[in-house]
Amino acid sequence: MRGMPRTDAPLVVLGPGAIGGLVAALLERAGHPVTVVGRAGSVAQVAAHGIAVESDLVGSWTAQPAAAAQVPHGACVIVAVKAEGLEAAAALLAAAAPAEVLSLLNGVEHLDALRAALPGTRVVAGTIAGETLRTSAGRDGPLTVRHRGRLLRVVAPADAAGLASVRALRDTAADVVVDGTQAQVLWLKLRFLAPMALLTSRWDAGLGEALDRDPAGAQALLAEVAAVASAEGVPTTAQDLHAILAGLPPTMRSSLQADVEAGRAGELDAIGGAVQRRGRSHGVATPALDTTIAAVEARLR
Ligand SMILES: NC(=O)C1=CN([C@@H]2O[C@H](COP(=O)(O)OP(=O)(O)OC[C@H]3O[C@@H](n4cnc5c(N)ncnc54)[C@H](OP(=O)(O)O)[C@@H]3O)[C@@H](O)[C@H]2O)C=CC1
Ligand SMILES: CC(C)(CO)C(=O)C(=O)O
Repeated sequence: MRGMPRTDAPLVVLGPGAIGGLVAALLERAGHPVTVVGRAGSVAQVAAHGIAVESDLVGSWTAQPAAAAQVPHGACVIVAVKAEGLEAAAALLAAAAPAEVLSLLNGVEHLDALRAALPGTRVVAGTIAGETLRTSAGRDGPLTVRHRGRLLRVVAPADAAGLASVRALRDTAADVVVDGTQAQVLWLKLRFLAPMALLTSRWDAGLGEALDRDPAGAQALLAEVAAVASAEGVPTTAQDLHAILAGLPPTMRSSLQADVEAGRAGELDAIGGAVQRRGRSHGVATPALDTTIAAVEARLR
């Protein structure tokens, strides 16, 4: 029945990019039959050559999941597209009447968009942390995914413990934490991801250097993001965020930065714009955030 995942429902990863490819390969390696669904080029590539993962944490291997252009009816779906692919993903999902959906996108606004497209379906937003890039140069070999560093954590809300996708992810090498409310899960990630992604993109540098380029500006940005996160129900100070960022590898880079470097806005709006909009709705002024976003936009001109 819709909304009540059956244990035999197909497990699908929608969007075999960096994160989707890694997640699909991890699931397959853990013994879960998985199908990746995506656009024609990636689907054909995975069907022909599989997904090759190179991970500092879990090693290198090639997975051979099934690949399809449509989501099978009644599937349990993990969504790993970027914000710009969300509308197309929602349309594919709506046609499939999925049993359950777990989205792993960064940002916060994708959840409402997916829920609006899928009335009656259980849609939950988790988060994933782990520096990952799709590195395949062409389509003649496997879709290749590079996972850098030791961080690989999936977080899902406490009430999502029973989702088939969450249970399957728990069998993988990822550290899976199931705790907190929906809002907490999203904001515990976005509160550090937003400054991390924006500063690395602004300065085109690893996290350590990005924090040092304009310490006063970075401090002001952290204070504003902390104020918005607090208003969203996750009490946070600039010091908290500084401590979280200081605990990440100074060489760490972000997926937004990779897009900006390639001349694409990527998820600038889904990450920075979302914090601006939530700030405005709470009456939190965000001048440092506005300046940082404008500086990233200037890099794109
Ligand atoms: N990369 C990282 O280190 C991390 C990323 N995230 C988040 O995970 C999410 C995915 O990011 P990432 O894996 O890096 O992104 P990628 O760009 O590597 O992959 C995105 C995937 O979405 C698909 N897609 C894009 N547009 C469409 C569309 N219109 N219709 C169908 N599919 C589409 C792409 O298709 P195609 O294969 O055809 O290109 C690709 O498979 C983002 O929200 C990101 O912020 C979270 C943690 C870490
Ligand atoms: C910063 C990082 C790698 C943490 O997972 C991330 O989420 C991203 O780059 O989008």
